Amino acid sequence: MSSLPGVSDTFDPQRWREIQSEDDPLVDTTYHRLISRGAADGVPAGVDLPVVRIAIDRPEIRNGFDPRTVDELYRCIDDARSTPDVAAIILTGNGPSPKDGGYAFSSGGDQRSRGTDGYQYLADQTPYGERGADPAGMTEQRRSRIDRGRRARMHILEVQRLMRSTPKPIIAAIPGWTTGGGHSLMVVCDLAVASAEHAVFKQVDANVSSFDAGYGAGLLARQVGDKRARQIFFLAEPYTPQEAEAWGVINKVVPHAELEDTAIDWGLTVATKSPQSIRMLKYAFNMIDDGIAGQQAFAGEATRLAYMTEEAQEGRDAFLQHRAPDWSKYPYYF
Ligand SMILES: CC(C)(COP(=O)(O)OP(=O)(O)OC[C@H]1O[C@@H](n2cnc3c(N)ncnc32)[C@H](O)[C@@H]1OP(=O)(O)O)[C@@H](O)C(=O)NCCC(=O)NCCSC(=O)c1cc(O)c2ccccc2c1O
Repeated sequence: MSSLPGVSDTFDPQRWREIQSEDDPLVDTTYHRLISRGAADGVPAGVDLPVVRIAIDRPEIRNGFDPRTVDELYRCIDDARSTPDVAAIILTGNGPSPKDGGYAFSSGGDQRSRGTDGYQYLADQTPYGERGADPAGMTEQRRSRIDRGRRARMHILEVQRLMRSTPKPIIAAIPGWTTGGGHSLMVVCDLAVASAEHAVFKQVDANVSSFDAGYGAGLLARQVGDKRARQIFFLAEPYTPQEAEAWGVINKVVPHAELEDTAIDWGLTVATKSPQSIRMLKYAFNMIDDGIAGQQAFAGEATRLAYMTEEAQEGRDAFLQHRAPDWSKYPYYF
């Protein structure tokens, strides 16, 4: 947890309200909804604005994530995805570290929780979904059965897929180190802005005998080109935010103090656009890399649009009225 009262030195507490679940409080992450400052935002002070901020809150280990952190990221992103008046999501890392002042977006998987076949919940962590189920009251037999399945999580990949299928832009605000699985999370974000003073990028997967050979490598190659992606993974050398911008890994480098304001501005700008256009565009951008799953997401939205036509309503009504559909009003466009 950050030692700062405002969770992060780039976080303006006047602009956010905390979203917490009383039943299941967040431990490793923070989740906030943007609120109006009043005149500056054009609506009365305190009114919700259409942007949320989700942050990994483990700055003392450069915002590395363990299975509990991943559960929480999934919950927060899913909540933002399914909140109808949220247009954009900021993903970031809180900091600086109370231990040594270091900044991080995320250093990837917490290597202390890495077992022999995946990432493990620590002994004092109850997997999400089992909280409130009185784990102490479980029989030993049931507990060991659950534990076996929980022993080897790789579910940051589920978070990546959720990020891809969330029909709202996800903006990475990168205050510092971005390595390993944190680097891959940034790659999956739709937009990225980084701190000129503190951001450092390094794809360390191969240093620790790991490899995100999915989006982490494949999508990176689409973003920066094949040779550059191989360089980033094979050499695992740190690169600067300026290089990241020039190579197309991120969109913009800004002074550290402007990091979150820039991300907020982008989120609010997205919110001025047609929700339908943003949905269709995100899925269109994803489609070529996401195979039939990408086609399905785009096609689902096309079906939603089709349902809005009289022609589709005629199909439904004819079925419900036990009659043949009358397509005569609907031309065969070409
Ligand atoms: C990120 C660093 C380059 C920062 O270096 P710096 O010198 O600034 O800081 P320190 O090294 O001193 O770190 C401070 C403090 O934090 C601890 N720490 C940092 N990162 C982690 C981490 N990931 N896990 C655990 N602990 C971490 C560090 O030990 C220090 O603690 P002290 O107690 O000693 O003070 C540098 O820290 C660094 O290189 N970190 C490790 C990066 C790393 O190896 N990441 C994991 C890559 S693999 C991965 O992320 C991954 C996860 C998945 O779930 C996958 C799933 C499916 C496919 C692939 C996956 C995948 O690749």
